[in-house]
Amino acid sequence: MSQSPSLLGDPQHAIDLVLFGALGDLALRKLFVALYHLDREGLMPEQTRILGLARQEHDTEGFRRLVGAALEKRLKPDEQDAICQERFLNRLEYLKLDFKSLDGYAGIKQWREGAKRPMVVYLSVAARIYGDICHHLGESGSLDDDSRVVVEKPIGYDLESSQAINDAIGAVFPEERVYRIDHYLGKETVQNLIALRFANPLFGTQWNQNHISHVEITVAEKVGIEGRWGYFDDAGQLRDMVQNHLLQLLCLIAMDPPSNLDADAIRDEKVKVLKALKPFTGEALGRDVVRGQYIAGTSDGQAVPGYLEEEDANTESRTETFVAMKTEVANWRWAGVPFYLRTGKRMPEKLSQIVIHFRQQPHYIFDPDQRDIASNKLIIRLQPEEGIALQVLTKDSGLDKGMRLRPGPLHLDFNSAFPKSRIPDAYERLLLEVMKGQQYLFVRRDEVEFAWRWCDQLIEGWKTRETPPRRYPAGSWGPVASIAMITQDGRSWYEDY
Ligand SMILES: NC(=O)C1=CN([C@@H]2O[C@H](COP(=O)(O)OP(=O)(O)OC[C@H]3O[C@@H](n4cnc5c(N)ncnc54)[C@H](OP(=O)(O)O)[C@@H]3O)[C@@H](O)[C@H]2O)C=CC1
Ligand SMILES: O=C1O[C@H](COP(=O)(O)O)[C@@H](O)[C@H](O)[C@H]1O
Repeated sequence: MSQSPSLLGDPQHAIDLVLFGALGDLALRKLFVALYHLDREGLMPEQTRILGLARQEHDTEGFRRLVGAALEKRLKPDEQDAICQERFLNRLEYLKLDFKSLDGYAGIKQWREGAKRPMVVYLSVAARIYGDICHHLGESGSLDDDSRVVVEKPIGYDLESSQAINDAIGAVFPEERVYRIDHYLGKETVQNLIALRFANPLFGTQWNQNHISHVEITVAEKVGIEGRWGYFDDAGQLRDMVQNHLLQLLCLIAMDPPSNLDADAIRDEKVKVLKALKPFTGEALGRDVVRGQYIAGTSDGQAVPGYLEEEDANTESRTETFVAMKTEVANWRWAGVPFYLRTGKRMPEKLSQIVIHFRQQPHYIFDPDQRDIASNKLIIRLQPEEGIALQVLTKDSGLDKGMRLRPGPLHLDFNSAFPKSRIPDAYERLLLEVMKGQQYLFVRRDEVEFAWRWCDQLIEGWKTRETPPRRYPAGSWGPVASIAMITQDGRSWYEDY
């Protein structure tokens, strides 16, 4: 990880970005917007060029118009800057290509003729064609010794398919030039977890089973399937969200301190956590994991359909749109500390947060009625309002209150504490790190595969049990059983939303 301020704006960091899937949803909604912001912030060297690849018939001018329209649609009025927009669009060129056929790849080599900048290949396409693309890039001689590849999640569907995809990528790109995206790692507060844990001695000494009673990780989405029923129904919430985003968050909370901030030092520690995750035995699967599927309900006061009534739905589907589970990292630091995870679509609001519950004092001297509230909580809010709050207990003010306790936050709201600094989108950060050649925010092959190994045993268990998902109305916090799962331990999901 670079400790120095950005060096970009410097020709040394210029790249040629070759973007496969340049007219797809991710590219038009996220990637071009993020690249534009980097340019606007002066983080994209003048010499950087972008080649968009897709199979539609366009020339470069037409492609620039499409990207320009996508930017207009997505940028806020105060982010629009005509000069920068023009400069950015002038960096773009277009090549029509069928990714599955070797014919046409010579066009990439031709575009690169004489270029001294490293080439970054971004695969914004379904993972099942990563292998073909990597193979053709190699065959056509389009790659150099310093070419990098960026790949999107999900890498496969299970351990076996992810290994096949990783093998195909690895046949052409060595691991130190593979950048596997998990966009949660690019979120500002997620990176702040590293600073919070390892720069603050206060937390460093308390971060273990002696001081922490349990941990909650909630990633709630307000949206439903958003027209992606086909993709989603094959995956389900476990593969779509837990295998990657939630397990990455869990790793950052649970990992031991890395010996330095190098990519591999951090990733080695994350892998140890994934290896230490307790598998679910038959009994634990029924007790500690809840699958749900939303039925019709409301969102923002409007009626919304259930999962099985969405466009293109197969009405027999048993795919889960919600998962809650209690798991444990079986090692010296965390033995006996439950990690409660939950994530779902069509919840009342978009909310991603981690709550660290500290243990109570060994001897309690205040009002017995207040015993339940007498502990500290660290609330790490990833979105929407990024911030960190430490809940502490003070004396309630007023002459008539005696020694009554009052919980209140020591609160750091990033937007109000640092009003001048725009919080960048995850893809901006990640693209910047790719340009710099820094891998610490990207997922290594063994992380992906250990995460799949753990999810696979869970999915196998579900198949054996054949239990259908529990229903929950759109606009609720999930099936009642997910609340019962935590209350049976005498706890509840943190609710101060
Ligand atoms: N969209 C999102 O929000 C997210 C996406 N991802 C991942 O990002 C990747 C891209 O997703 P997304 O943008 O949604 O996918 P899309 O299907 O919207 O885009 C894929 C693009 O690739 C093109 N394409 C596909 N096959 C070929 C081919 N054989 N030859 C030439 N062009 C081809 C498509 O062209 P055409 O339109 O003509 O088919 C389209 O431009 C996937 O791996 C996905 O899992 C990850 C997280 C979120
Ligand atoms: O990767 C994915 O993430 C999004 C949620 O991302 P967020 O940044 O909006 O929290 C999810 O909706 C999508 O299904 C999944 O593929």
